[in-house]
Amino acid sequence: KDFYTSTAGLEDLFKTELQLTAEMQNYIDTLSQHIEMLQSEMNIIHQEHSMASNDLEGYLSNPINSYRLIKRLFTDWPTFEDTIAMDTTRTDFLGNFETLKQNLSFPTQIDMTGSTMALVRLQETYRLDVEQVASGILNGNKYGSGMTWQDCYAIGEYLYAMKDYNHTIPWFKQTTKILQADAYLSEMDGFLDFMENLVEYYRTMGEYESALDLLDYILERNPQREHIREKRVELEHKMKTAADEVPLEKPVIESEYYKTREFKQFESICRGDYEDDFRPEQKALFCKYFTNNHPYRLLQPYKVEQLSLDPYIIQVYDVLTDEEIKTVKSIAKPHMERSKVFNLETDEHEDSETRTSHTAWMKYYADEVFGRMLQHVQDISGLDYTNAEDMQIVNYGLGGHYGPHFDFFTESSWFTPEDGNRITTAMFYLSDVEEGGGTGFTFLKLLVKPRKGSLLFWYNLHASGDEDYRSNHGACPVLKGSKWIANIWVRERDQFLTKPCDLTTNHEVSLIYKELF
Ligand SMILES: O=C(O)CCC(=O)C(=O)O
Ligand SMILES: [Fe+2]
Repeated sequence: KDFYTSTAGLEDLFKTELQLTAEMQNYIDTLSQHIEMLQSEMNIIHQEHSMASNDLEGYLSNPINSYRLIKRLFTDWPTFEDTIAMDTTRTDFLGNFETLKQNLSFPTQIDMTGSTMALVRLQETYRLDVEQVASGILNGNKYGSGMTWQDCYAIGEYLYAMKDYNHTIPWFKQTTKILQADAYLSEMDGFLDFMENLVEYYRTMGEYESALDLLDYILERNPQREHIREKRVELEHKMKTAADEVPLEKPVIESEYYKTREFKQFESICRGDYEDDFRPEQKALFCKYFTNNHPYRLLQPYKVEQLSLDPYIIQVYDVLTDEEIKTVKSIAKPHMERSKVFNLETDEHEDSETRTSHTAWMKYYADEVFGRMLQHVQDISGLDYTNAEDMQIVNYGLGGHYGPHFDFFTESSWFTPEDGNRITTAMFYLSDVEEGGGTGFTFLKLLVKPRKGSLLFWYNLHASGDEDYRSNHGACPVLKGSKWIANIWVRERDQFLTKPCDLTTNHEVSLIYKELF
């Protein structure tokens, strides 16, 4: 099990740390008592010594004093030493920790790697400034405490190992910055050696200017380091010749992940780059109260906002109450597992960094609230949801996201002709998200904001039943907050009465998007 991909998982880890700190506090308290006791013993001896130091001979001429000196050395000191040697507190507490740990959750290397990638993803998608992130600031708001130099260095090292040099450099720079600003740390023995080590990294990455700056800094701090002077000359030479020969080219390798045009377009939508753009078709869009001719909706019509007419996308507000959402989450929580993505090459469902979240599939009879949700979707869409797929509940954790994709199956072998493909997606937002975490439609330049209790509904297929490639969409990384959604998919074939397919093929409009990538 991994923890970083869901907020529920992270809560487990938080509990772990709570228990560990409680036990550690016990240990510290016991140690403090122990130390206090030793200190008071020592204080008594110190007092004795200061009395003696005025007139040692006189002091020792007092038989009581000499007796006590002997007694101290003969019996007290061995006792002091014994307490150190036995230090039962230590072994006891190590044992306690062992027992505690057996029942607690601990993150693994997967969590470490995944959470680093999540941070980098946030940094990339939202163009965050490393210095701000490191000081605990997200989009101009300060959340909690900042990162230590070790945190920044660990991220840098990890990215370096991935050869993602573009992202490595700012984290290393931040590491240096924190260290240099810390009077205590920058006076430590290994400090300049550590800086030298960073110089080597910079050189390898072709980040010569930073390497040079750092060498100067080291020399300023310690002019005695002859080899640094040599290194500096060597580096300057290298920079010159490199500049003379070919334009200085950094061996920067962009990681696979960020490469595709689709992804770049998606990220730009997540950042809100198009939010102020006016889409011409917006003129035709409405907000309306909608009953779909259901008698019991006359009193409480749905609040529908049209987001796009072709393809058809609407957001319906206040469909679920907070109480209902609470029920859904609590029932789904124990069933949540890492979300999978189908890998064409291995023919298997696998964990993937393009989809970091936890998922549970729920039956509609699991609770009446699930049935009600299905009924809402049916009433709003007018489609037949009798054979809908099980409901999928999703929770996104740290930087959680789902890269751009289609909800319809792109291979006809993945669904039976009796079922048909996924004609629509009905997605309930089960939470607000403080920052980020929108649903982005890659080609429509549309970013939908999660609103707790609302339903986002759209068509994945043309009226002809052909795939509508304009429906490409994804979940933007959650920058702050926790995101929960519930998906209901229904297939094409059940709709032959409610929505018979259009015999005219009209999928040409969307085919261009298929060829784009
Ligand atoms: O979470 C979102 O906003 C989108 C999720 C999604 O596209 C999916 O689960 O298929
Ligand atoms: Fe989707």
